[in-house]
Amino acid sequence: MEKLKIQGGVPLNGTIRVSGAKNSAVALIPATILANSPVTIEGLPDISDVQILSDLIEEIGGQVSFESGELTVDPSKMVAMPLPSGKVKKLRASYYLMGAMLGRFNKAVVGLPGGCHLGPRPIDQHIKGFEALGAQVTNEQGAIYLRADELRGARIYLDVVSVGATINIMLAAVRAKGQTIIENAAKEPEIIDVATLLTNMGARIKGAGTNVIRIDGVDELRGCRHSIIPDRIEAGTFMIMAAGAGERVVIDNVIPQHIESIIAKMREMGVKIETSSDQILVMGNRDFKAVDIKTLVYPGFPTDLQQPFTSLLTRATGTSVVTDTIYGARFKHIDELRRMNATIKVEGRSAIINGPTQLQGAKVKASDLRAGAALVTAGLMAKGITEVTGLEHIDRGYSHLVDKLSGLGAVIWRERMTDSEIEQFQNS
Ligand SMILES: CC(=O)N[C@H]1[C@@H](OP(=O)(O)OP(=O)(O)OC[C@H]2O[C@@H](n3ccc(=O)[nH]c3=O)[C@H](O)[C@@H]2O)O[C@H](CO)[C@@H](O)[C@@H]1O
Ligand SMILES: C=C(OP(=O)(O)O)C(=O)O
Repeated sequence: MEKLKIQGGVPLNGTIRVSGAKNSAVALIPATILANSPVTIEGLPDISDVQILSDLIEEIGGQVSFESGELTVDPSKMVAMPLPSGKVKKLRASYYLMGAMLGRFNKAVVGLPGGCHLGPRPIDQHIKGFEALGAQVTNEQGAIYLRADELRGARIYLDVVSVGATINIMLAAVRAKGQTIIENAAKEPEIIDVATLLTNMGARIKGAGTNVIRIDGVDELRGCRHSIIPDRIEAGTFMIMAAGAGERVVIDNVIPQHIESIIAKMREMGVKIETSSDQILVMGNRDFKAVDIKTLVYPGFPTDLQQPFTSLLTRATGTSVVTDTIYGARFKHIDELRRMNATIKVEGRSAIINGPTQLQGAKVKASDLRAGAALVTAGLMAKGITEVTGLEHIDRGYSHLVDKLSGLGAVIWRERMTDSEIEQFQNS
């Protein structure tokens, strides 16, 4: 088991490259199940979520090769193997195996998913969609059992705007008989990316990226090659780190339109930012204004950047209020930031941050993926050494983070934990 150590206060300079989007990757990989010949996805991030999903694809008979970010899946010999437990529990996105296996085999058994603990993460809208398409769905001892004689297109109105439900219903509907209409669909770029892959495989999908998606079912989907979109959340994380601890940092391989809400918020704080077609230059300064943030569905401010942004706001002058309307309990990083001297309190769905504060290095624990990003951000801005444990969360979503930040001049390294540190970590 390892921990991360950061010597804070070293200014970041240079260029950092963004990897392929985690939240696309975790849906694109299950989508390969629907094809009848090999699918290649280029530019996948080297993260544990990708590794685990590749292993799950192998468990159901897919032939997988993964080299230099390029994953090829030959789905032709796959079977509807039940996956009631084991690796499916390690990540939230294993729920996409439900839609994809249902779409290909008309049946699936998938254990209830894991992933970051952000409070309740219901999947009732996914199930509502599968049932509308004709599946019988039961929950037996922690696994979801799905079975349909035949999937038939349907009109499905989502009661809550859900990225996961929108993608899962698309996966199940692309081979259903007739037309499916998803109303009140989510509009995230990752949904467009999945729709692009499915369309290249031969699916007929219109409206991805709007709140009404129309899918005309087809009999068969074929293999193809697809290039993943850049990770807007990783890009936003690097922008936050650059603003808080950088001088001149260029973030490369970005689609600036995907992170307009972050660019606008940072400019409101007084951060200087320049954008080009696929790069963003962030010029850090030490004089920020406090701002309020409310997380919203896309194109609003993403919940996934709320936690690292909170770290940055400790440096702003005045009171900032961060409200998470998507996951109202996504505040496990706050206690850890307090250990580093931050003045923050949580009231309901909001964190109230008073600044500016000079953060101090401390021993802290990442409780989830973006809490980890928040603590690394804080460590880069802090005086002295910060030690971050819980790296398995960070490794779920950030590809080669230490190498990438070292490339900007950060003093950051991984170190093996001693037995007593591991014991302490496990008991905490
Ligand atoms: C809209 C939004 O910001 N979605 C984010 C959410 O996606 P994630 O896929 O986890 O969540 P959804 O977009 O599916 O859910 C959005 C909201 O709807 C609720 N819900 C969802 C499904 C369902 O069946 N029933 C239900 O009530 C969720 O609890 C949540 O409050 O977290 C991901 C990981 O942090 C982010 O990448 C997504 O951008
Ligand atoms: C919480 C996240 O991931 P997951 O939904 O896969 O747990 C995230 O990407 O911020």
